[in-house]
Amino acid sequence: MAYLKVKPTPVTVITGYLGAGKTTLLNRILTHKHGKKVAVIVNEFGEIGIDAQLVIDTDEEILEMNNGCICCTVRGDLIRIVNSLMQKRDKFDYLVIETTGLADPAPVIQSFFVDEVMRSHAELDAVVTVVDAKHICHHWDSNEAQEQIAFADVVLINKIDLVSQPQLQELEKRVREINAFAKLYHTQNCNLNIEGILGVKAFDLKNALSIDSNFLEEDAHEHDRSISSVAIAQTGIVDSDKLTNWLNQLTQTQGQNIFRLKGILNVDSEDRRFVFQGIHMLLDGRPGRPWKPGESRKNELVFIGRNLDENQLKQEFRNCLA
Ligand SMILES: Nc1nc2c(ncn2[C@@H]2O[C@H](COP(=O)(O)OP(=O)(O)OP(=O)(O)O)[C@@H](O)[C@H]2O)c(=O)[nH]1
Repeated sequence: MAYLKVKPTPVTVITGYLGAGKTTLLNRILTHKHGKKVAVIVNEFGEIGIDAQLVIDTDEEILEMNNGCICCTVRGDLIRIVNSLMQKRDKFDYLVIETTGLADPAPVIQSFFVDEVMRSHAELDAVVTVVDAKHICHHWDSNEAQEQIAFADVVLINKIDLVSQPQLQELEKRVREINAFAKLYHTQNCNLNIEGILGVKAFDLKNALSIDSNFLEEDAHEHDRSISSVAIAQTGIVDSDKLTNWLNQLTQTQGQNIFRLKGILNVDSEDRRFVFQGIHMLLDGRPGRPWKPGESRKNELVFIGRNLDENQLKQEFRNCLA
């Protein structure tokens, strides 16, 4: 199909390590009255798409990519999805891509320059990186975490409620050592003026090339193979006391290795879905939207971390069923 000759669509790429606040930022973008019709691509590392379910209900076009990391196996998918979106240009005028917490942003940025359709119909507006002020200290040795900051045009140092002022200053210094030029904001729950990140025309190819002069030619990068994900999907009613005990015990004993856990559960047959989130030892659970009539009340959990024991996690979850 022929493409209309129109202005390229601006694209914001949201990156940031696991649990930093990318979906929180995405929800802010989607609820803000900026007058733009936004299409969204959400990419997750686990095989169950929890993120897309946590994005608030909107009329916007939301596309999921769950089969791997956006920067590797599914980069072809990204190009295909963007290409097909470009044929529905009247439906949206802005595109936001949320990458997995384990994505190296370079290959994602690359796609906007190596693919013909993406190059002529989409324009990278900014790479926005969310940094978890509390937990980034556990991940400084991760290439992905560092590259996400290095390639950022805008950095949100988020979760400032969880650190002290001196810790924040120290962190800002560290971020500045990696990226001296990005615009930097301190945020709680990614609360900032959305105009500061959308339509800012901050992306600069010269900057990307100065970080890595080969980046337009490089192929997929190496992931840390000790990091994996475990997905659990199971019907049944979860007993809230057993669940609380299990999660507390799990995060106390394995919190170092569990980078991220999230789930949507059918707890105590409540009318609303129970949504929980974990990052290392920090756990948060709350009721989400009501189950829809006829909706299958499936429990879905995803763990991402180092040296995860899939069988043990599955068995321990089954023990939490009523
Ligand atoms: N205390 C605190 N919690 C926050 C803040 N921002 C986000 N959170 C919480 O952190 C958890 C993770 O937030 P998400 O927005 O899902 O993070 P994410 O980067 O999308 O996570 P992944 O996609 O799994 O990598 C959620 O429980 C949020 O409510 C903040 O500024 N302070």
